[in-house]
Amino acid sequence: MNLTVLGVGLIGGSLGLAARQRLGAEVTGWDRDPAVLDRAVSVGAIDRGAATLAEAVADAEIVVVAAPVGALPDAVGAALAAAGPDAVVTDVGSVKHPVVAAHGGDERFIGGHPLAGAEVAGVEHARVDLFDDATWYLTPTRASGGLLFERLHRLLTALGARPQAIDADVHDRVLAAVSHLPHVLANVLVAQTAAALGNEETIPSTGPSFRDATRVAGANPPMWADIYHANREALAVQLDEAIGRLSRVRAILDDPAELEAWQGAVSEERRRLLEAGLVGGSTRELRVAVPNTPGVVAEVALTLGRAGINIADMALSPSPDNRNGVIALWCHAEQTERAADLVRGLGYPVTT
Ligand SMILES: NC(=O)c1ccc[n+]([C@@H]2O[C@H](COP(=O)([O-])OP(=O)(O)OC[C@H]3O[C@@H](n4cnc5c(N)ncnc54)[C@H](O)[C@@H]3O)[C@@H](O)[C@H]2O)c1
Ligand SMILES: O=C(O)C(=O)C[C@]1(C(=O)O)C=C[C@@H](O)C=C1
Repeated sequence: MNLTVLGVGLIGGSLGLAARQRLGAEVTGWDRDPAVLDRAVSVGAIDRGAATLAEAVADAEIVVVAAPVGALPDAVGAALAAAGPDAVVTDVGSVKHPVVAAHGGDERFIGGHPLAGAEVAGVEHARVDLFDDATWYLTPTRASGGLLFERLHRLLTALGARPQAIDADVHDRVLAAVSHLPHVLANVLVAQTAAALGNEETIPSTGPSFRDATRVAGANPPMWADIYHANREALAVQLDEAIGRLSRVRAILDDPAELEAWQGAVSEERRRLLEAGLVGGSTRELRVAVPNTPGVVAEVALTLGRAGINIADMALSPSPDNRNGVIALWCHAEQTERAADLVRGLGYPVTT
């Protein structure tokens, strides 16, 4: 497989490492900063660096754009212009609306975002296991090619990730809550603690809870400035909500019973939230008979993604006259019946 990575930093480099080591892929890299490419070759993240973006993309079957969020609309546009008609182009940006609004109408583009990362930057921190078991959001649109979606889905599954389809705007609202707000709060904790201790003669050692809650504080400043700005509307909603919750805690400080009830409710909510991300066990096959029309694969994948159902694997088989086809999906056994009902609800016959 020929894979091209544009922007060979932490995420692009980790993808290159995993694709080379686990799938034997031939990985070509290109980066706005040419010095990055020699480092990427020396850590084994790419086979070779290309002199231009167009040269990097020319023979690729899959192009992954792993540049900062603000650069993605232009970089994906350049990749689509240089890529062949059968290539699939994706990105890894933490905010999906701008790039999907710009290129969601091109059948070769399918937006993506791995829910995995680190507080460090650059290819020298790339890790082959970074995406193991991680949710990898994909944002197909009605224009997305079904076979290209399948190729991308297979790559990500083979790398050890769990692809899940999601609407781009829903993605941005969810990520504002589960990723962007936590990064803002980590920064606030550090800034407030530094200010509060500024006049103390001895700075006390920080406890484990402070370290856990602030691991990501101050991470990759240009990247995070880009993310906060690109997702500012959804993040502002989350910040207003957080300010309200802090005020409510402030108001119950004199009431131990209320404080205990609040602490207990949060403990239960945390358990529920973390368990929602866990899937395991055996898988079962569903076969969905569909007309071969644009948008069908995206419709099925988005319907299951919206219900939190993971597609562990998928395969498309068009009929000989190309008018119909079967989508074979493998879902976790305990989710199969619900998945079948949801797909039947779209009007497509399903066998399990
Ligand atoms: N770091 C994380 O935790 C994380 C997790 C998931 C997704 N992401 C997303 O991945 C992308 C990359 O993040 P990263 O952590 O790898 O950052 P990074 O700083 O480690 O790497 C970014 C790389 O992109 C290059 N670059 C900058 N502008 C470019 C352009 N226009 N064209 C080509 N290359 C360009 C830089 O030179 C650098 O090598 C971002 O869009 C980010 O939102 C990051
Ligand atoms: O683990 C970390 O250091 C991260 O910040 C990873 C994290 C996250 O918030 O969970 C950060 C940004 C990405 O878009 C996805 C994942």
